[in-house]
Amino acid sequence: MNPDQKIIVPLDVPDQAAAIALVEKLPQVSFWKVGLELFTSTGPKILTELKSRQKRIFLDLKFHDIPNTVAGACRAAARYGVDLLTIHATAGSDALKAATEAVQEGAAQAGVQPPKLIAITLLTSISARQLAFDLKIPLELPEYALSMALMAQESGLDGAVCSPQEVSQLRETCGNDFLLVCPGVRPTWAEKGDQKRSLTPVQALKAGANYLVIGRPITAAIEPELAWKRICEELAVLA
Ligand SMILES: O=c1ccn([C@@H]2O[C@H](COP(=O)(O)O)[C@@H](O)[C@H]2O)c(=O)[nH]1
Repeated sequence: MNPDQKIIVPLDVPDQAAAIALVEKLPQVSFWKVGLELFTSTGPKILTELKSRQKRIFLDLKFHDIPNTVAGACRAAARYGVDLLTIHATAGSDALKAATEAVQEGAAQAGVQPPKLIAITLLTSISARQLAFDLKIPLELPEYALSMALMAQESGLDGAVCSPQEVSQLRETCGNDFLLVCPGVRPTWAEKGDQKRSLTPVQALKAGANYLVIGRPITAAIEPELAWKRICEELAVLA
């Protein structure tokens, strides 16, 4: 797979018109992420629109609830035939196991391929200091992220979302078949914004990420096409 096929661009925009405008501005992008803002605004019709353009879809709704409720949400989401779907690892192992079964059921009901179900280990906007002082987690951050990934793996999930700073450790421990998706990726020339644990695209792929989620460095650029091209050129060293 070409390195540029490993970039997922989030459609963090308020409505369908803005989403389609971005998709049309970046025809080279094959994998788009639909998250909380856009899905809450448009509902599933944005998924239909992306599918009609043969795009791959990461539905990043980050489910977090009791097992019965996340199972219902995962069953419904799987019926859309999306490629990737998220749940928070902190929902716990019972919820993760219920979600794993539910995506299979939903996909079978709709006659589509089940999505890869991946667990958020620790949001990339959380620093080590916030983990300790806001969330009161008494573990070192890398140890905490790894323990969430291992719980997800033991619960039957396909992979995890982690920061690029933890990806090499997760890759080493969870093995090559475990999908690792990294947001919080920043080229040297981009603003970090609210991301606290970032690395560059080249560093993140070298460290073992399967996919990179890169949003504002591309989508908030004055010329998104040029930002995309610049990142692809940087990644060409890995081809
Ligand atoms: O831990 C996480 C999980 C998900 N995200 C999502 O990724 C993108 C990142 O966008 P940028 O503009 O590149 O910061 C965004 O949609 C988040 O919801 C994350 O950042 N961290």
